[in-house]
Amino acid sequence: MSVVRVEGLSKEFVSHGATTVAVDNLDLTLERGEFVCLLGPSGCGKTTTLRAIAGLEAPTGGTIDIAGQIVYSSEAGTYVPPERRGLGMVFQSYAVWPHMTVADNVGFPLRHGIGKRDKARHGEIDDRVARILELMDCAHLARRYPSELSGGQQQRVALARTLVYEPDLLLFDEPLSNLDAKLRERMRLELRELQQRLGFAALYVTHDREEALSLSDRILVMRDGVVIQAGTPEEIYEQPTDVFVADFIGPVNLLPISELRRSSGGVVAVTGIGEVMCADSSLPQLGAVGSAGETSVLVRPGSLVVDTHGEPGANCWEARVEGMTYLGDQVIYALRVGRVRLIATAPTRGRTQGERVFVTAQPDVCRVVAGRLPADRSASVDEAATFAVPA
Ligand SMILES: Nc1ncnc2c1ncn2[C@@H]1O[C@H](COP(=O)(O)OP(=O)(O)OP(=O)(O)O)[C@@H](O)[C@H]1O
Repeated sequence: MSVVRVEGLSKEFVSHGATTVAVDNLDLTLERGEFVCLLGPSGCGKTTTLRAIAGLEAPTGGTIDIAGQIVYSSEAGTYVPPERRGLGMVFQSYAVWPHMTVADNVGFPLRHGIGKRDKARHGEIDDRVARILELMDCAHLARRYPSELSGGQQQRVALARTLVYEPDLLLFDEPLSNLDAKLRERMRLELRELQQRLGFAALYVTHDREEALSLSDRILVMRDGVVIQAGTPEEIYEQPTDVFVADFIGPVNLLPISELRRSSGGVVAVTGIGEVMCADSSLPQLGAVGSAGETSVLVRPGSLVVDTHGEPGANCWEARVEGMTYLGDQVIYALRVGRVRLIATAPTRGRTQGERVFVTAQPDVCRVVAGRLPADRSASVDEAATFAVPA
């Protein structure tokens, strides 16, 4: 049985006479012990979906089932309040109570019977609070007040306060976004470890692709209130079905295609840098080959090989190094192939500014995807390729 089953969820907001469709007939499931991220740009409906599952937002249609119990149904008029849905929620703002010590904050749900369990007995509360603080590496902070804690420690306390009543389902709304980059990375690892150890199911809202890639068993990419692609991190990164997902999930070169034709072992796409041989595996979602239509070739910057030797043709192009950015563990090269700019990454700084090089892409790293990015996302109007450089 799924921990969460959402069918046909819709939410419209009406404000100042205008209607916004925040969630549009959305389906999702979350299995026991699974970590699923809702990933998408600002305003795509992630938080509204999460809040509707939590019971904090009244949907306009659909059904929500949590652990086999219908907690919302527009048809049957069912609505179960948040505190009776047996779930925990962790927000971006830590929302720990400033007038209570860490131990009192964490014990609060047990004293008040929050979650699916009845109120805990007195002696039991202290034991469980001590245990969870130990687990979260916060035992030494038990007597402190939130004002005496760092941001990361406050977020740990907020998480401990939710975990203390052992929910089977935890909802997270960008819980790490107030932390600095280093701490965020550490907390990410800790959270995933904790989730795997305790076995709760997690639905996690983020617009941070790295967070989604590193935390998830499955990622649901959202746009305009709908899920446009669902899959494992590898599937989303390596086999995006359209340019929006490809661009959102990572740095990318996208070359608009003017002509597509079959060849042995794949398809040949004619683009601004010339012919690109693409692996056959990229074909199924495209339908009939023949009309290039609104399609692009996708090549990740890390899949391009930059060398001083090469033989133009067969997925090898002569290029000039236009710029480079040193990032410590990698170098980003901006390469010019005719009127097109490509981005390539390499582990070390081997090339120099202005150098003539050869850039190669094996057919199996070139995919044909649906769509084109808008012209204003191009490096400049006369360039065929669009690209995104890692933040
Ligand atoms: N209370 C509200 N009244 C009117 N419109 C709202 C309300 N809450 C959300 N919206 C609109 O619904 C859409 C979805 O909002 P939502 O907060 O779910 O997006 P999101 O993907 O979580 O964005 P973010 O990453 O910025 O938090 C947006 O267009 C937003 O402006």
